[in-house]
Amino acid sequence: MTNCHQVAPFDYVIFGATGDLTMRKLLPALYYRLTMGQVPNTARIIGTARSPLKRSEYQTRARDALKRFVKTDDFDEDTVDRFLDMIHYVSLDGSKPDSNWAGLREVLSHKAEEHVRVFYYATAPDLYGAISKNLHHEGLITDDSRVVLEKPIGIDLKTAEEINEGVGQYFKESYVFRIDHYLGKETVQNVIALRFANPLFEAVWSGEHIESVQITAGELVGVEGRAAYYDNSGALRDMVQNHLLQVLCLVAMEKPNSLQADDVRDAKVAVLKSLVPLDASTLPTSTVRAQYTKGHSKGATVDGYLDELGHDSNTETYVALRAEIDSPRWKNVPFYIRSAKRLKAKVSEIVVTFKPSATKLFPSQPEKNVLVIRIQPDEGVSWQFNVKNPLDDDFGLWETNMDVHFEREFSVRYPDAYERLLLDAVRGYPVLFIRRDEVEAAWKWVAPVMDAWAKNEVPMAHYAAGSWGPEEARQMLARDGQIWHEDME
Ligand SMILES: NC(=O)C1=CN([C@@H]2O[C@H](COP(=O)(O)OP(=O)(O)OC[C@H]3O[C@@H](n4cnc5c(N)ncnc54)[C@H](OP(=O)(O)O)[C@@H]3O)[C@@H](O)[C@H]2O)C=CC1
Ligand SMILES: O=C1O[C@H](COP(=O)(O)O)[C@@H](O)[C@H](O)[C@H]1O
Repeated sequence: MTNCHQVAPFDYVIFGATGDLTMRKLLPALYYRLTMGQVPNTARIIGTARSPLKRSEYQTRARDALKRFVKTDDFDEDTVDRFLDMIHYVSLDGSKPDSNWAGLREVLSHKAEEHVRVFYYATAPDLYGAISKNLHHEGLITDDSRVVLEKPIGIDLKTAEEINEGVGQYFKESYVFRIDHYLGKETVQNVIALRFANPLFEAVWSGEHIESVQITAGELVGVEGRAAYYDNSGALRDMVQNHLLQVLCLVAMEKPNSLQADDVRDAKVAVLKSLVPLDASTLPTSTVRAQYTKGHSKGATVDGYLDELGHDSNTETYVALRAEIDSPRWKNVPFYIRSAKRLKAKVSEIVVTFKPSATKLFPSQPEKNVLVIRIQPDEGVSWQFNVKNPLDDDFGLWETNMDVHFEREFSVRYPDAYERLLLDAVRGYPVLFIRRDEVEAAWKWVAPVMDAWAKNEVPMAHYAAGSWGPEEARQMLARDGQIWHEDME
């Protein structure tokens, strides 16, 4: 049943190797792939950052990170030792041409021809251009070197273009792998399978049968240790411009000509370009922004966003948007997108509500059919539909549920999104990465929302931490006769 092959020997050069992302996500992801036999023994992971560390000191940090972020049952001493042997460290300021590039060249010079070279930028995005330029001047970019770019690609269209230009001068687009970790989630990829491998769904996947689509990514946590980053970003930039618009693209795209990267990306970018621009007439009723106030989370009282920050802020921790797609398939179908910190539950899901039957046959109106694609947690799919109530002799109906829980279905550990993506870059498999035009089209669509919010043209709403969000978001759907799907705990 498995189809996960070992990749070619590689040199993974991580810029930002002492940072939170590397320790929490990248090293554990590569470790897990080693345990699965996908990483060859000769592979090397070369961490770089400015901190002056010896190789052994960095290996100790890496070990501590694995201890912390790999499940105890999966922490195998022998495999950890093998993994640590693969790790090197070069102290280097990636933004400076006169830094220790010789040190990096020295490590890379071994077996250079046999290894696929991948540069992973896990630093602030405004360094991406300088790092690329320095790598080029040092002659370290081989013909098939890949570069992986972490989000955010900019804070708006202009800065995204600058980053893309800065990197694009030295790497061809086909070697640029822009990460959106939502695309690495199995359940997000499953949208493609559900839609196009099942004629039942394929046949009804349009506004002729679908009444509305909801895409939610809610978190229990607040801004945690990332307040400095988050307060400059907000929920719209942090989650919607990238992850949720990517999910929307997969839900709404036309069937791609193939599963090749450019066919899938062409189909997605067509959706982004067909999103109806929000303007002064629709912004107040189709966008909601809010901040959490004092409330509860996991049974404890928690501060509001402003108290956590310790200063005033115009940054939203909650966003809800009503989007429309100008295409024959989706005419008049609202797509509701929302994302928030400190919601009542951690939940990422897609909810597709189908139109009721146009003709009346039963004594009571059947409940609407609803397909819920649970991205996380409890990954799976449920289908709500009607059957005859056996205790009713007058053809009364009963709403029931077909529910697939992937954990039971596949009885395997669900991989973290980064595991898949990190090795896809080595394989040169770009389907689950974002092309430049997608990033830029997404920024273009959110631009009027960012502008209107910055000018306070849409008032900041509030919600108690641990609730389902502000009243204004409920009202946005109520105007369409809809309600948010939020019965999960
Ligand atoms: N953390 C997360 O969960 C996520 C992070 N990201 C993105 O990933 C990137 C990294 O985030 P995160 O790990 O949290 O950030 P951190 O601040 O924890 O780490 C930044 C890293 O960059 C290094 N660094 C900074 N300046 C330079 C430089 N001039 N040359 C070389 N290395 C440098 C730092 O080490 P040193 O100071 O020693 O140089 C450190 O290793 C950011 O773009 C972030 O937006 C994206 C999604 C999630
Ligand atoms: O990219 C980000 O995603 C996380 C949420 O990811 P998930 O996989 O747990 O849904 C979010 O917490 C973070 O703010 C954002 O930068």
